[in-house]
Amino acid sequence: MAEFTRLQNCLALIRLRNPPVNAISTTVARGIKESLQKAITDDTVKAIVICGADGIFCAGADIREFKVHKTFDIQLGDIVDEIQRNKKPVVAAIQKLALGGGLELALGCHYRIAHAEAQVGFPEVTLGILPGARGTQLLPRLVGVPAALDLIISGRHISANEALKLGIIDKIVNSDPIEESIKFAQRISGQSSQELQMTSDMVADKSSALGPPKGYTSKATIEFFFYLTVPGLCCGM
Ligand SMILES: CC(C)(COP(=O)(O)OP(=O)(O)OC[C@H]1O[C@@H](n2cnc3c(N)ncnc32)[C@H](O)[C@@H]1OP(=O)(O)O)[C@@H](O)C(=O)NCCC(=O)NCCSC(=O)C[C@@H](O)CCCCCCCCCCCCC(=O)O
Repeated sequence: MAEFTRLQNCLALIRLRNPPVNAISTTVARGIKESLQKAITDDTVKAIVICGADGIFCAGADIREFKVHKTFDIQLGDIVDEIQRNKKPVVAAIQKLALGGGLELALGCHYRIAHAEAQVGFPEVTLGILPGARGTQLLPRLVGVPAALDLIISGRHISANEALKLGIIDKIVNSDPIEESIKFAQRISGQSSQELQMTSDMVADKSSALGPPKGYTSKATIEFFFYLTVPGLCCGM
């Protein structure tokens, strides 16, 4: 599930909870969507923080559900889009891990604050899939195509420090990233909504200058990844 808490000082906190690694199941995805709706429609909420329970942000989509469902009635990519479009700033507070869909969720946020010992990555390739919730579009927009391809194709986890250098993370802290994110969200929510609206529009304009997100559903991209990752398909093995 995802817990919604209305904090003091015009903030809302959305906390992912699905032990042991807060993986995004359909229930968690629904919880995030409903919590976002609450935060967006509450005029007294000026900024939102997303975090995970029990000291871990999120290890990605709940792979236990891959065995049960072939299709899903809720799309993580749509939630990522909704966060990005949101005029209220959203901050991801990353503890321990942001992997796969967890990193995609964080990339949809406007800011990412991570603990110094956190790790991020796109391990999807090791499962024979690709980051299917906007990661293939959002990561290259932040770090450039070569670095994004390296991370997506290798599936390696990188340290918060490397992620900071690449531009995936905005700030590293040695203290509690949730507390730091709340303080940060509080600071930026003090700006007038007109300033926030202008900034948000400018960022949207800038990213649209990078071109349309063709890869969202590109069949060729999906086939390429399956070719690379499914045993027996690549190199005639
Ligand atoms: C996380 C690890 C690094 C931890 O390693 P460690 O050595 O510390 O511990 P263990 O390996 O023993 O793991 C502990 C415990 O946790 C369980 N677990 C780990 N990861 C997951 C997971 N992702 N889901 C469920 N459970 C997980 C593990 O089984 C152990 O449990 P136990 O009971 O045995 O104690 C390490 O475990 C690791 O590397 N895990 C894999 C991480 C990973 O591969 N993540 C990527 C997942 S794929 C993904 O995220 C795809 C995305 O791009 C989104 C694509 C969208 C489709 C998703 C559909 C799912 C439904 C959600 C609704 C949205 C629908 C939609 O958008 O279409």
